[in-house]
Amino acid sequence: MKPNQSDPTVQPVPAAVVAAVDAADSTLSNPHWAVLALGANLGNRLENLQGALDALADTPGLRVKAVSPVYETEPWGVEPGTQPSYLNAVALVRTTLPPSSLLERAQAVEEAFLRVRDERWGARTLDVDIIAYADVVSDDPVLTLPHPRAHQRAFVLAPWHDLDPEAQLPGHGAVATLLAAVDRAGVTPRTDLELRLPE
Ligand SMILES: Nc1ncnc2c1ncn2[C@@H]1O[C@H](COP(=O)(O)OP(=O)(O)OP(=O)(O)O)[C@@H](O)[C@H]1O
Ligand SMILES: Nc1nc2c(c(=O)[nH]1)N=C(CO)CN2
Repeated sequence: MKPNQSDPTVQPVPAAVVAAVDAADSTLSNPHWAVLALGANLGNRLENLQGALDALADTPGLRVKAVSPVYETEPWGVEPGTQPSYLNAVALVRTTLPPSSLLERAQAVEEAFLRVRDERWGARTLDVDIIAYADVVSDDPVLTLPHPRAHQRAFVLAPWHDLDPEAQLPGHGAVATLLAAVDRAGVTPRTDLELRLPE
């Protein structure tokens, strides 16, 4: 049964009104930049990173605009020698998704790669972190923006700097300056590996 047939007071909304409301909705018409960090240290690491990019690019309202070189990196935050090394990269995306939906999508992509969450900084098939979303600053623990440890991490700053030497991390300043201040030991370009920008 069509609702308008049973209730004559409910009028169909004219297409022009729908268009006007959509045009006023900045989430539909106003995409934002976001910076995503990708990491993997289990399984076929390069395939996992490429799969993540492809899955992100399949998301309505999200375009992957640029992908960094790939780095081989020593695990950060754990005892040396206790985990395999990571492949890391950074992607720049344009999205109409709000930050919370972008996080949901990033986590769904992680799950699709059978990411197991057991210990903090544990080894993983795939990690997708939101490093920055436009100039949003938030200390919400569910989604902290910028990512609370990005400014300390050469495995994020080095590939991001390759992609955009002028980049700024909101609240922390130039990525170039931050990169100069962190220890880059154990963060090595893998010029033999490449990630494809999804079509
Ligand atoms: N900017 C962010 N990007 C991704 N997750 C975030 C962010 N800020 C807060 N979180 C929260 O952190 C939780 C743990 O994320 P995750 O398991 O990926 O951490 P981790 O990768 O092991 O460590 P780290 O946060 O140091 O990178 C997520 O469930 C998410 O709610
Ligand atoms: N080298 C490296 N170390 C890490 C990484 C990562 O992506 N690369 N991710 C972590 C949790 O996000 C913890 N440690």
